[in-house]
Amino acid sequence: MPPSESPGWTVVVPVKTLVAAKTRLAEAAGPHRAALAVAIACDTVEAALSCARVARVVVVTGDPVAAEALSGVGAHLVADPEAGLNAALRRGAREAVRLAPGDPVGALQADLPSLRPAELARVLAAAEEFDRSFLPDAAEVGTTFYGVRPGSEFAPGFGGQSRERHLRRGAKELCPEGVDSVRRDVDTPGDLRAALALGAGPRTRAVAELIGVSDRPAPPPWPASGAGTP
Ligand SMILES: Nc1nc2c(ncn2[C@@H]2O[C@H](COP(=O)(O)OP(=O)(O)OP(=O)(O)O)[C@@H](O)[C@H]2O)c(=O)[nH]1
Ligand SMILES: C=C(OP(=O)(O)O)C(=O)O
Repeated sequence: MPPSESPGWTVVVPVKTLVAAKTRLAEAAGPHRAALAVAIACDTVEAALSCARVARVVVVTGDPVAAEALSGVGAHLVADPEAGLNAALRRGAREAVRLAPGDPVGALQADLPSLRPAELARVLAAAEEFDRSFLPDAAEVGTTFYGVRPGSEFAPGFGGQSRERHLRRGAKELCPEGVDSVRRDVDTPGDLRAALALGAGPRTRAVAELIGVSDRPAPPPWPASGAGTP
């Protein structure tokens, strides 16, 4: 189906309360951890909104600072029911159906700062072929996208080893070519370096520079050869 005739997806993005967000980046980000979480989420949402197959982005969050920043990039905000990630996503999906009952609904992780709109469009086009489908993360352990066609039950199973959980529940695993940016989630400093190497959004690049993380490999935790020896 050409993009002009394709359905407009509602993409639901969950954003955790900032004090609890991105704990695996705490050491690397120091006092800038919340700013990094907001930057990554804003770059993700901005790219999703630029995707030709996306009609709207619904962000579910209970955090006022994140809510203000994300509404500034164009997201529709919904309050977090504070019952965990999948409950937040189901809440967002109910809002999606209220806003646009005939449109497909997808859950997209908030930590994809290298997201390319054209690559997301490829994933959504593939998802349009199945009632329920998902995209595994770069590590092939978790999930970065889960989507349903209109009328299909939205039953996300994110958290931990969610690739296996989604497979077990019968969702179709998507494997389109050329979608690295949709799979490149950022949980650790190594993930952040990999995202910067792929080409992260401007807000993420700015905070990464502030905290001294670049796309180059981390220096070894011991002195370089010859340095520090008598
Ligand atoms: N709205 C909402 N989003 C959540 C919740 N729990 C997790 N998320 C989001 O779900 C995605 C995956 O979350 P996690 O990996 O658990 O948390 P994280 O903040 O990315 O990283 P860590 O603290 O290092 O685990 C991120 O986009 C989070 O913002 C929740 O209870 N409510
Ligand atoms: C919650 C998940 O992701 P992560 O913990 O890697 O952010 C997941 O992949 O289901």
